[in-house]
Amino acid sequence: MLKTKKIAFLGAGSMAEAMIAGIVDSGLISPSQVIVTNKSNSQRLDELKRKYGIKGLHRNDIPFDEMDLIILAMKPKDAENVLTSLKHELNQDHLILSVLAGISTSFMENHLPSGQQVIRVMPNTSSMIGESATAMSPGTHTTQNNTKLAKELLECIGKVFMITEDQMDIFTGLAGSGPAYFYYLMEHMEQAGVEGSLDMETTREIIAQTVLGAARMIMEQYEDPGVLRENVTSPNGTTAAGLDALSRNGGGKAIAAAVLSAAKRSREISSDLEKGQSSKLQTV
Ligand SMILES: NC(=O)C1=CN([C@@H]2O[C@H](COP(=O)(O)OP(=O)(O)OC[C@H]3O[C@@H](n4cnc5c(N)ncnc54)[C@H](OP(=O)(O)O)[C@@H]3O)[C@@H](O)[C@H]2O)C=CC1
Ligand SMILES: O=C(O)[C@@H]1CCC=N1
Repeated sequence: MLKTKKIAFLGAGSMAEAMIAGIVDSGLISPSQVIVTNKSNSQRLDELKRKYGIKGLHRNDIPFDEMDLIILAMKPKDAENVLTSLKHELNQDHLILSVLAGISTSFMENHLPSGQQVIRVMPNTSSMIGESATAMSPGTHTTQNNTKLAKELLECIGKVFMITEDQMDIFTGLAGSGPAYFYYLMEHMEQAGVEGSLDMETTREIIAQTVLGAARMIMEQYEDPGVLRENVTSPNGTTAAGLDALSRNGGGKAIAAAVLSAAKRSREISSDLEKGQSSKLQTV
């Protein structure tokens, strides 16, 4: 289904680039089928053109009538303006995908022409290497065919989870923001490795391999993480000492709080937007 489809990204930041890289790399879509635009940074468009062979165009030069999918990838604070500006460019065949945190399908539907097909999507930056955990949740008017089309596209960037929209906030806390928690953990592990006399490069490789191995054990052994943790932990051994330090320092609680706080922030963004308080979202 994707072979002939034309895609426009509105927004050319880190998330758009990660998706573009994954999509182009999948080979299922030719770079010539992808257009990207942004607000004003033309150097950035040149960079994406050069790296991925896609087209970078000024917003006013996008041939909307030739586009099939339009992917919103700007910040939530810019959503309302962009949706309003799109109103006169769209027809009923356009499928709108939004990757914006906290922007509900009803918010999009209310700002777009009546009956517009929209899908709320939450990818993460591992899209760049085809390893995103991506959620999707279609709006009221989206056809099954278009839901299938969007899923096919999103499968180019990793695994896709079809969830209900009320699960989007917690999904965002887990997977949209999730890579950052692991990078944070890895930054701290790196520090400790270097303090323990390993060089930075070796430490980084050791940590990445350890994280990759742990993730693959969960995916390939279908085992409960608690059981896998116990398998590592000898009574009174090194792991017990490490886990004890984690627990004494609030490690478990901190991790759960990170996920829940991110989910709460996603809900807050939605509610500020619903109340017409985009101004509260200055930097988001
Ligand atoms: N980063 C992540 O890990 C994830 C991000 N998201 C969501 O993706 C969205 C983008 O995030 P991210 O890529 O990090 O943000 P960035 O700040 O990196 O990029 C934002 C982009 O939006 C562009 N933009 C601003 N206004 C407009 C407009 N009116 N029309 C077209 N483009 C516009 C900016 O252009 P210019 O530079 O010219 O101002 C810039 O290219 C957010 O809504 C976020 O919630 C979702 C999942 C994960
Ligand atoms: O930090 C954010 O708001 C975005 C959404 C998920 C990941 N990054």
